[in-house]
Amino acid sequence: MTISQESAQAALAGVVDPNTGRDLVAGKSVRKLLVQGGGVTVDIELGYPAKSQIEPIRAAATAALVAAGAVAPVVNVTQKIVAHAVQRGVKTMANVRNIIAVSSAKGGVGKSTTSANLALALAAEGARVGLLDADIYGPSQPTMFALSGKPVSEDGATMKPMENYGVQVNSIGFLIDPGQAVVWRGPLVVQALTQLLEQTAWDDLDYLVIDMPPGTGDIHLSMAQKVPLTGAVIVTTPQDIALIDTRRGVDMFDKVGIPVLGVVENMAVHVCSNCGHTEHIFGSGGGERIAKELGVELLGALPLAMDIRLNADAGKPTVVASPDSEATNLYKAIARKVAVKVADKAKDYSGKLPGIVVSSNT
Ligand SMILES: Nc1ncnc2c1ncn2[C@@H]1O[C@H](COP(=O)(O)OP(=O)(O)OP(=O)(O)O)[C@@H](O)[C@H]1O
Repeated sequence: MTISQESAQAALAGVVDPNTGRDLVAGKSVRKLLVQGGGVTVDIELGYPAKSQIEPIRAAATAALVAAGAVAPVVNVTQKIVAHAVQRGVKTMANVRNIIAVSSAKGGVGKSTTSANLALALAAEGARVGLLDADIYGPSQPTMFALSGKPVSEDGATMKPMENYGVQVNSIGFLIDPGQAVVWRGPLVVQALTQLLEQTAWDDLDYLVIDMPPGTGDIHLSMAQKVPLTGAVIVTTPQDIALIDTRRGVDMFDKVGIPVLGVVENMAVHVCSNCGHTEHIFGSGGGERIAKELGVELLGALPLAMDIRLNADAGKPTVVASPDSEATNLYKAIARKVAVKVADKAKDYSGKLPGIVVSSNT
C-alpha cells in the first residue's frame, strides 16, 4: 500500500495537539511533509516548550500516517519558541523573547510561589527561562532559589544573573535592603525595577517571568507601560472578595494593551498533610467564578498544601523538590497553557522590518 501527499496531509489533519486543541495542519505545526517513493518524512514544530509532549505527539502522528498506508514514516518533532508582540510603542529586548508578568492585586496570595514554580515548569519542559524578582517590598526569590550574595558584573555595565535549577534569576533583594525600598517614592521604584530588568545580562531567554510587586497602583501601571510584556498572569485566592481586587488587575493590564493570559487560583482547596482529606475552606469554584465574570481563562487551581510552603521555604520549590507530585503536574499544566497562549499571540516582526530612512534630496 502506498500513500499520497494528500492522504498523508489528511492523516496529519486528523491528529489533534491536546495542548493547543488544534490539529497539526490547522495549527501550522507541520513544517515539512515529504512523500517520495513510498516513504514519508514529516517535520512537526511546536511553538511552546514541549519536552514531555514530543513523544506522544510523534507517536500519534506516526500512528495516523501508518493507518493511512504509510510504511515506517519518519516523524521529527521539535520545539521553537519565537518572540511575540508587546504593547505598542515599547521596545522589545534582544536577549529575551517573551516577558510574562505575574501579578496579584494584593499581597500574600502566593504570587511569588506561583512565579517560581511557573518558571521552573517552563524550564522543565525545555525552555530557556529567567526569573526577575521585582517584588521590591518582599523579595522572596533568593530564598526560594537558595541564592545569596550579589550578582557580579563582568563588563562593568550589566549584571550576570545568578542561576539555580536551570533558571537565570535576578532579584531586587540581591541589591537593596527591602526596608530601604519601603520609603522610596513610586518613580524611584519604577526606575530601580526597569534598570534591574534592562541591566541584567539575560542569556538568550525564551521566557522571562517577572514576579511583580503586589497591588495595582501607580508603580504597577508605570511598569506595565514601560516593560515590554507579552502577557500577564494574575494570581488570586478563591474568596468572593478577591473578585473586586482581581478585576482591578485585569482592568489595569487591559488599559495598557497587555493581554491577560489568565488567572491562577491559589490555595483553592486545603489538603490535610496527615490524611489527605480535602476541604474547600473558602468555598468551591471561586476561581472559576472569578475567571468567568472577568472574561479570562482559569489557567489552573493549586491546593493550599503544606508541602508547597515547606518546599518554597527550604529553597527548592515543588516543581524541583517533587517533580512527580500532583502539585507539579498542576504547575506544568498551567505553564503549558501560558506558553500555548503566548504562542498564539501575534508574532513580533519589529526586528524584521526595515528601518525607515528619511533622506533629503538636496
Ligand atoms: N498553594 C500554597 N499552599 C501552601 N502555602 C502556600 C501556597 N502558595 C503560597 N504559599 C505560602 O504562602 C505564603 C505567601 O506566598 P508568597 O510569598 O508566594 O505570596 P505573595 O503573593 O508573593 O506575597 P507577597 O505579597 O508578600 O510578595 C508563603 O509562605 C508561601 O510559602
